[in-house]
Amino acid sequence: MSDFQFDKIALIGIGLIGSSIARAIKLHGLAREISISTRSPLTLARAEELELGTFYTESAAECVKDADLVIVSVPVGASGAVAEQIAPALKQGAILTDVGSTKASVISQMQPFVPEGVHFIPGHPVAGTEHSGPDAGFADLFEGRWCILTPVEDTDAEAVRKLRSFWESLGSRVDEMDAEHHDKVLAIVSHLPHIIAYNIVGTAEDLETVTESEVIKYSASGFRDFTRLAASDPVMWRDVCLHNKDAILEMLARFSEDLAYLQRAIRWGEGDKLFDLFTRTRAVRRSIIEAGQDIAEADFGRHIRHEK
Ligand SMILES: NC(=O)C1=CN([C@@H]2O[C@H](COP(=O)(O)OP(=O)(O)OC[C@H]3O[C@@H](n4cnc5c(N)ncnc54)[C@H](O)[C@@H]3O)[C@@H](O)[C@H]2O)C=CC1
Ligand SMILES: O=C(O)C(=O)Cc1ccc(O)cc1
Repeated sequence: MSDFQFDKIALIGIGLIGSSIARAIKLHGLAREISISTRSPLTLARAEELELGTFYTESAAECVKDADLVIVSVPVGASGAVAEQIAPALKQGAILTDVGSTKASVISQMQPFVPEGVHFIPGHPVAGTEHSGPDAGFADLFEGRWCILTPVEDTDAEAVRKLRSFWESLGSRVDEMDAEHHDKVLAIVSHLPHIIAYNIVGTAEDLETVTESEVIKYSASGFRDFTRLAASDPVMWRDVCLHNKDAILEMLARFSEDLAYLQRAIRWGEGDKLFDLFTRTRAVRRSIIEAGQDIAEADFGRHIRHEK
């Protein structure tokens, strides 16, 4: 019996998330073989230069052959096409998972292609940065972070246990919930913040033609924080918006209502309303820190180390 959790792990997509998983698998010695495939030959060549795996191929189907765990780490809009390519080559009893930021859409894209006898368990490590590509990954990305699994009905409990324990070996805490709930929660805590950042930076960029270079010159730390999020990968975030449309639109409607309330309070000089809101929001930050979930400092360290 080997000590490896899995004999062979196949990684489809080797960008920030796929390459971080590869590095963590190697660091913790979780698989004997790491087989890697990605669409772009240049990215694949880079993965090989970085020695992220043991086998490299442009063919997703060849990559998953004999793999006990297959992890799809591509933009969510590409999940269906990848599932279709790999389906005939998946080994009986294999676990198939993904890391996509939206879950209901990934399930509806991938599930139809999953063969009988393959355990499909969608997942989402809630950990990342604004960088992308194989050079951007790092082995401790998942440490202390949540990974959410959204198993569909009647999923084999032993397969879920194995996948849980894989993410725990990468340092993650694991939660399970249904895909619709995941998509609503993530719409407010992750998708909206990115959309707001894209919007405010876009507005500032439009204004810059009026104010010349003052936006850059005087950009205070608040604005700089937004530019970090707004530097995230355009393909990935285009896909998140298109594939979590309903939940995002629902949260945006609520957000716009609350913004109108704030706008009105400012217009009418209602300082008490502003003070009450700002006091409530400060309490949210404090409770996050008290719950021990504030990883801002750790993140800051990671960003410094991985800043390009
Ligand atoms: N970036 C982040 O902070 C996080 C991203 N995610 C999710 O992880 C997934 C991957 O994101 P990243 O690693 O950040 O992206 P990335 O842009 O760094 O890497 C994407 C990889 O997918 C490959 N790819 C792109 N289109 C493809 C296609 N049609 N077929 C096959 N391969 C294709 C690329 O060649 C690349 O290897 C996305 O679904 C994203 O929503 C989840 C958590 C955090
Ligand atoms: O860079 C950041 O602050 C992030 O929020 C990273 C991130 C992006 C997408 C996810 O689905 C999860 C985490």
